[in-house]
Amino acid sequence: MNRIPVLPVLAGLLLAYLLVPIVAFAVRLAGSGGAAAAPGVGAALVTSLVTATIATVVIGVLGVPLGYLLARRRGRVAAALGVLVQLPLALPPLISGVLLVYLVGPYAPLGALTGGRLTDTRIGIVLAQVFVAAPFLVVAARSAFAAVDPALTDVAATLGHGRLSRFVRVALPVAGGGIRAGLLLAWLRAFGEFGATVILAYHPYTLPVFTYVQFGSTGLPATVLPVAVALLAALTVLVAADHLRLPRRRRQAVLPAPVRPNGRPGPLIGFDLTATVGGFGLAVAHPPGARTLAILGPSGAGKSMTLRALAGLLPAAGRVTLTGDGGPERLAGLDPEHREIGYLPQDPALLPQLTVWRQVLFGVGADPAVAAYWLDRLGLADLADRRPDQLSGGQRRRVALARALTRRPRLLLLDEPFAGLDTPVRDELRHELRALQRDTGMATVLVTHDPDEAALLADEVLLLSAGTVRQQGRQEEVYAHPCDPRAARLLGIRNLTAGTVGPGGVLRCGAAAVCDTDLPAGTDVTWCVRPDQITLSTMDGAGAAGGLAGRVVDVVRLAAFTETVIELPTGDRLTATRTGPAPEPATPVRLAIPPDAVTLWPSR
Ligand SMILES: Nc1ncnc2c1ncn2[C@@H]1O[C@H](COP(=O)(O)OP(=O)(O)OP(=O)(O)O)[C@@H](O)[C@H]1O
Repeated sequence: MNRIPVLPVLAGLLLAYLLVPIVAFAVRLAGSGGAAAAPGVGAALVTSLVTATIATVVIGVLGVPLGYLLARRRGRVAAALGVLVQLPLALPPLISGVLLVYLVGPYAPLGALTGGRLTDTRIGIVLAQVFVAAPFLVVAARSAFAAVDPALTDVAATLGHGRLSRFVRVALPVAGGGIRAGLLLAWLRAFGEFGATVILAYHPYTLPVFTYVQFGSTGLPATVLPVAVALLAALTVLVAADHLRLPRRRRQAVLPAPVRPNGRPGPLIGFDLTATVGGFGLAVAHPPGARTLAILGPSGAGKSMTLRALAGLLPAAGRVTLTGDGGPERLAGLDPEHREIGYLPQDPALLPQLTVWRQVLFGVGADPAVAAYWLDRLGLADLADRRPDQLSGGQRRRVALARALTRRPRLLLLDEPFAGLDTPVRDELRHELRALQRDTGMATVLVTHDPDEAALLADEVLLLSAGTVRQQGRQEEVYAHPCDPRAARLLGIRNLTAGTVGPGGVLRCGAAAVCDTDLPAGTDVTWCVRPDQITLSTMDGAGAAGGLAGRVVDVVRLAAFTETVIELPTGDRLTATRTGPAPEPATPVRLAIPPDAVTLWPSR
């Protein structure tokens, strides 16, 4: 059985309904050998073209900011205004005209004040058109602005752009397509407006009013010419709007000679912040101690929120203190554009319409010679003329890094900068960043899920859990002495095993003693031992006596070493790493664990 192509049929039906009357009219017009003369049609056309264009300019100038604010504001008032602004769409235009008469009619205060010039004039026509057509632009602009990634404006703020500049240079270009569509709709609606106009400004005739008058006085034949003129004008505008695009400048970037920015060692980072977002409370404090800090924590712990609060992108109480050569400086209350803090969100947030070269120059006061230096240093000089959609993920992140560095921030905030990249690119970028930290003394706060990344890129570590600090301090201290099993898990420490202290304070695993403790018998504990501290021996080999008995359940041969997973008689599993050959799966083995390599935490 032949399937009916449902979608084309449905689409075709509507298309036919929309086009058939127009085509039928054109055929009839051609068959009748032309239209009867209609004196005054030219003046009516001019009136419609001029007033619709003025109305569209007014709607654009006022409606684009309104759409922007409605898209960005949250809360009931904004939601209510968003609904109310669409009301003129729902009203019959005649009623809109009556409402306008109450406002600007000759006997209304505004009308009287202007000597009745707001009705039965071109101004009156424009007023009617604006009222009826504005919602088309506002609704389109609001949806276009709502679709702009907030990370773009956030990053622009940290690059020194104030509110107006963020609107003009970020939101407007990104939402440009939707706004253009809204303006076109508004123009067409204004050009075709009849109901409100006929009430508010019957004279001078617009094309719709002229057509109505012709129809009323002489009947259908006298409407042929105005209808033909209206169709032609609307079609011309539609075609022109479809083809008219502002020419894109395609000049190749000419990079100046790179100049290495003068290194200035970054400040020590300290903060004490509290914030609440949507019921989630953040209370995080860190004393100034180092230039590089890594924030680790489970998903939803508040890591990104902490970075945003540091950048000034989130209303937060408390203080941020950067302690440089000139002593401590408090940033609380400063807008993000004045903090000189670079911010790389999880998404690189590149502006889609700008080439790589324009991206790195986007920061306020960006020095082209310094921008050229970072492009060169980060291996991007050959990509200067590409747009973001022509770059790989790793290249996009490099561009975001070069853009932030070109402004010479005092502190760079990086939110999982290498997530989602493949291992070689991630390793390359991590080492690039480490080299930058070393070469420039740059201060960084890095959010990561990866304990190895934190160890590589930070002198201090802060473990965050449910919006509060679980543990913090020098990286080697925290890694060596996690405060509890959850902290240990966050640090990627393996072999966490539950146990109970036996008589004499001895921690046992099954029958075998693991270590002595000074805890009372019966205390439940979690203990762990680093995989590289476990020595394995086969049951029949040397050193087979003593230790814990177990059975190999898996052997993972990695490039540098082998991981052997051993199951103990208790059902617990431990992983041991070694560089030499490893026993095969199912082999019975013994594990020697040095007592002083055991860390344990009594259960609370
Ligand atoms: N705009 C918001 N409205 C309501 N809740 C929010 C908002 N932004 C974040 N949250 C909540 O705040 C908490 C902290 O979010 P945050 O993005 O800081 O987590 P995170 O630690 O960075 O997590 P991940 O590692 O998954 O990125 C989460 O529970 C999140 O759901």
